[in-house]
Amino acid sequence: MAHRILVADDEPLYLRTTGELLRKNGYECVCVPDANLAMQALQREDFDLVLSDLNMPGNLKLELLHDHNRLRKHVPIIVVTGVPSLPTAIESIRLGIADYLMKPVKFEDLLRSVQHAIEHANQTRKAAEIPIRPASELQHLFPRLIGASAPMMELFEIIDRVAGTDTNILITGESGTGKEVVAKTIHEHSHRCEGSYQVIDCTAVPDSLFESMLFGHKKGSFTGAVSDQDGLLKQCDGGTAFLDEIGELPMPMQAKLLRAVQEQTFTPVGSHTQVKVDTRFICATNRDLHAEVNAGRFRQDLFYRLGVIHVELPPLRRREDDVLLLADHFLKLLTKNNSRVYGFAESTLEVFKAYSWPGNIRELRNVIERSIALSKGNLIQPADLPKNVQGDTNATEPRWAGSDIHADAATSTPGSGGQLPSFASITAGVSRDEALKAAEYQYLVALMQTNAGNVSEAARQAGLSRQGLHKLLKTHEIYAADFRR
Ligand SMILES: Nc1ncnc2c1ncn2[C@@H]1O[C@H](COP(=O)(O)OP(=O)(O)OP(=O)(O)O)[C@@H](O)[C@H]1O
Repeated sequence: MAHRILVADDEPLYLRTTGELLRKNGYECVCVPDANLAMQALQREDFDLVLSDLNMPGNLKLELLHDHNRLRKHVPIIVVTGVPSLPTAIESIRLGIADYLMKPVKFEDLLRSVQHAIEHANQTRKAAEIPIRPASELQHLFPRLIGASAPMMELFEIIDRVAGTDTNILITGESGTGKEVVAKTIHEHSHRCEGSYQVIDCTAVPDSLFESMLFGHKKGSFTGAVSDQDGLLKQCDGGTAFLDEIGELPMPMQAKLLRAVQEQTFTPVGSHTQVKVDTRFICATNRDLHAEVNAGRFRQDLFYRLGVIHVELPPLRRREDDVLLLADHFLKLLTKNNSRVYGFAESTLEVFKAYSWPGNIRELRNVIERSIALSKGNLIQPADLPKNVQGDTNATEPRWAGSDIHADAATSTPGSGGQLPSFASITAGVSRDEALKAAEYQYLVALMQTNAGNVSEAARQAGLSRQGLHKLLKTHEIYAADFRR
């Protein structure tokens, strides 16, 4: 079904030509010459977008924007003005407009802005309707991507939707947010999954070799070209090319890439014959490509070609408790080969939640790897973390690795209250030995807490000899002194 656009402008020629051009591009348009008629149309009918002039009858105080904001906030509005002014621009942005364009505006720029605004509004609408999916389903469908926060649910939905298309995708996000993993996941979920997936790191290849690496070369075309060589694009014919750090691509290469992306053809270095391929392009950058375009460092046409769909990855600090899921995931992954560390102290998890993770998931993984190596006990303590990550909490309550075991029992008092700790959250994901070991550790921590580190009292309560308890504490590397108040 065609998207519906309301165009409001008091310049008859502009109104007519814009309406005609939008219709030619598959949109349905209603064109009105003033703000009052625009408001009436908005109340009467459904639209996907409003394209509005600022200086027109009935809109001297931006009434249309205010009323639209009150009644139809979910419909994006693009302002196109012939009389730009800073105060109205600021006020328009404050009122949440999708874009602010100045006349004369090139129709292709207008069209791009319209497409973007409608796509973005659709994504926002869909995100609001996104259901929470069960963890087991997510683990099965997205084994590389750990996360259960709302931004991750939205990302899973987007991957589901875009993977089936052949549209080029631009993935942006801070360093370490998972752009490369997401690109690989999209490839694996697409009909191209049997085809090759090639990663091209635009920062790693010298400018002089870029063309040959991407498009290949003929023997003798330059010193060192001792034989014909296919480039990476040829290798991923039928598959996906992932161009990482696309913002770093030198200008001359941008022009060549544009042709390859647009026409799916290229000419190897030293050849006169065009090669045709069928390749999907996924690109990633942690730069603001829009700003790069404005600064003249990145071609606008390439930007629009590559970013037909834009996927923005959230930084870890905005992903709620995902930091804990990821910490558990990395701990399990990195202790697979029998490390004695099998959990985090509760206070360490508090530190994880409080820290802002500027290096995102990569930093989290590195921190955990380092802490496993440095930890003296079975649980990673705040003191095992790098100084910049450490908080000031120093409690020793355990919280178990993975979602397998959660040590709520540390606050219960085995023996004294007759209540055994609840290990309800132990799953079949761990072996019996691991579960028993974890339970024993948990019991001992609770026992030492209750008895404030007094081993004789604790042994009496547990029905053990003093030596027997000492031996057990030593096995688990639990130090009585840590519990003395
Ligand atoms: N959702 C996730 N679940 C599990 N691991 C993840 C997730 N996202 C990223 N990772 C891991 O975090 C690390 C960084 O991810 P990746 O290299 O994809 O980030 P990036 O955004 O491409 O970084 P850069 O911009 O620096 O290239 C990798 O080890 C990756 O496996």
